[in-house]
Parts: sequence; C-alpha cells; structure tokens
Amino acid sequence: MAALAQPAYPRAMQGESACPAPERVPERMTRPAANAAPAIEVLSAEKVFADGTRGLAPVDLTVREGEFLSLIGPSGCGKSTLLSLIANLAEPSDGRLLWWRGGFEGVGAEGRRMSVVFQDATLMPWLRIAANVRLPLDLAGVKKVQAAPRVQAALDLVGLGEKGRSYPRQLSGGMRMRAAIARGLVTEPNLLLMDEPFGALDEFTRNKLDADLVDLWWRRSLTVLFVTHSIYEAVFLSTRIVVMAARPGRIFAELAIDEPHPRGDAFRRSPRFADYCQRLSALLTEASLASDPSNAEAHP
Ligand SMILES: Nc1ncnc2c1ncn2[C@@H]1O[C@H](COP(=O)(O)OP(=O)(O)OP(=O)(O)O)[C@@H](O)[C@H]1O
Repeated sequence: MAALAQPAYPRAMQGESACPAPERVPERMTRPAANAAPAIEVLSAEKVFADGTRGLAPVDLTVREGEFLSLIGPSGCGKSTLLSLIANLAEPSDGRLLWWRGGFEGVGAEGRRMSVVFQDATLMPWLRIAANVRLPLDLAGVKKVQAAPRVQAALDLVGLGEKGRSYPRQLSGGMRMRAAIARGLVTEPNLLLMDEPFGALDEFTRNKLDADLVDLWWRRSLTVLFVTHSIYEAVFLSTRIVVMAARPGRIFAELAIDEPHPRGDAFRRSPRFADYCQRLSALLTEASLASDPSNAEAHP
C-alpha cells in the first residue's frame, strides 16, 4: 500500500500558497473525461423518513472518478440525505446505489476506499491528535506500530506534522478541521465525502483550507463529493456543481466549471470566477423559487 506522504505533496495543506511551484505541476487538468469510470451511481434513489417526510424524490446521479463534485441548494433540499445514502449511513426507501459498479460490500477494497468528513470535527477530547487520527486504523485492527507512520504521514499531509501530541483543545478551529481531514485520509481513500466541512470556519481560514483541499485532491487524484452552502467555495473547488431544490429534495440543475487545475487566488480574482458565481447564483435563485412550499404540488 502506498504511503500517504510522498515527496510530490510537500506543501499540501501547509501554510503556504496552495499553488505549487511551476516545475512541480505535472499537467494542467480541467474536468475528468465524461467517460471516466463511475465511482458512485445513484439510481432513482428516494428517501421517505419514518414521519412521512420526503427527504429525497427519486434522484439519479453519477459521480465519476476524479471529479470534484459539489452539492449546493437551499436548506432542506436533501444534500445531507443524499450524502448519507452514498456513505451507506442510511438506506434508500426506493431505488439503489452502486459503489464502483458494485454493492457496498465491495467498498474498502483496493481502489474502492471511502471516507467521510463532517462539519463538526468530532475529535475525542481526551485523546491526543495522533490517537484521534489513528481511530479508523484502530477500528480496522491495524497494529499501532504499523499505524504510526501512516498517522504521521496523514498529519504531515494536512500541515499538522508537529501537532500529533497535542490535545484537540490546544488547536484552533481550522487545525481541528485539518485533524478531521487527516483522520479521513489515514485510510488512503479514493473517494472523500465531505458534508460542509468548513462551514463553521471564518472566511479567511475557509479560503485557505479550500485552496489546500483542492491542491490535495488534484495531486492525489482523489474523487470528492462536497456539500456546501457557499457559491464561492463551490465554484473555486469543483469540476462540476449539482444544484438541488427542496420539497421534495431533488436535482435541479448542473454547472460544469471548466477551469484548469491547480487553481489559486488568480482564479478567485478573475472575471471567469465572477461569471461562474453569477451563473450559479442565478441557478440557486431558481432552485429556491422551485423549492417554495406553494410549488410542492408540481413535484408530488
Ligand atoms: N431523520 C429525519 N426525519 C424526518 N425528516 C428528516 C430527517 N432528516 C432530514 N429530514 C428532512 O429531509 C429534508 C432534507 O434534509 P437534509 O438535511 O438532507 O437537507 P439539507 O439540504 O442537507 O439541509 P441543510 O442545508 O439545512 O443542512 C428536510 O426537509 C429535512 O427536514
């Protein structure tokens, strides 16, 4: 199994600009090919909760390998519900899902590993950072001596290489979120599911983590499914954005961000960025109007 930290990724999620030095950039990349293999297929999946709430109308969605796909939409449109189906934390009431073209029992095999990072870092306060990051390996029965270098590599990758012996209370909010990401990365996932991971952070810290995350995604050929409420964040990070509408939760529109990677501040300041944000904002306004309860009968 490949080690997490490799010389090619020394600056990922550290204190510097996320833009790597030109000589390190292997190639410029836009979107993964439309015919890239599917990592996740959501096939007419629906979710009706025990109290009768229709969290998701039948949804069809393919997440292709190498995509950075963001879900955005008004509150209650089913973003977290869809993510929880994909994470297999909940089952669809109808329809089905495929993970790497197979059932969930195949998840965890080489090339089919998946991790989830939530908005709350959910670190155990009584455990040091290294022990928190090691938890998924402990659960998988990996011996401490084998886990130690993998934990250190994951911490290095998110810029917390020196913080393994600290306790969560000794870290800032941004650092705690980095630790949660390290815990997500320690199993060397191919697919990272992220539910508003930076939603509670100030804008400066959030921009920095966004830049470092997209750098990490690009350099490690990850597939990321990312839930956010932020237009700027979605445009900056994504290769494709799926806009959802509520009542019932459903896919409303899509927007491809055909912008090469790596992305940095130059993209954020460019007219193209502003144009994408305006287009996404217009789609969100339409999605919000379509989510109005008075329109519910149009989507029984
Ligand atoms: N366990 C549950 N029981 C009943 N209804 C639920 C349950 N979980 C979610 N819902 C409802 O399903 C719908 C979708 O919820 P979900 O949390 O997926 O939306 P969301 O888009 O993630 O919202 P937000 O942006 O506010 O986090 C909402 O109407 C919500 O109230």
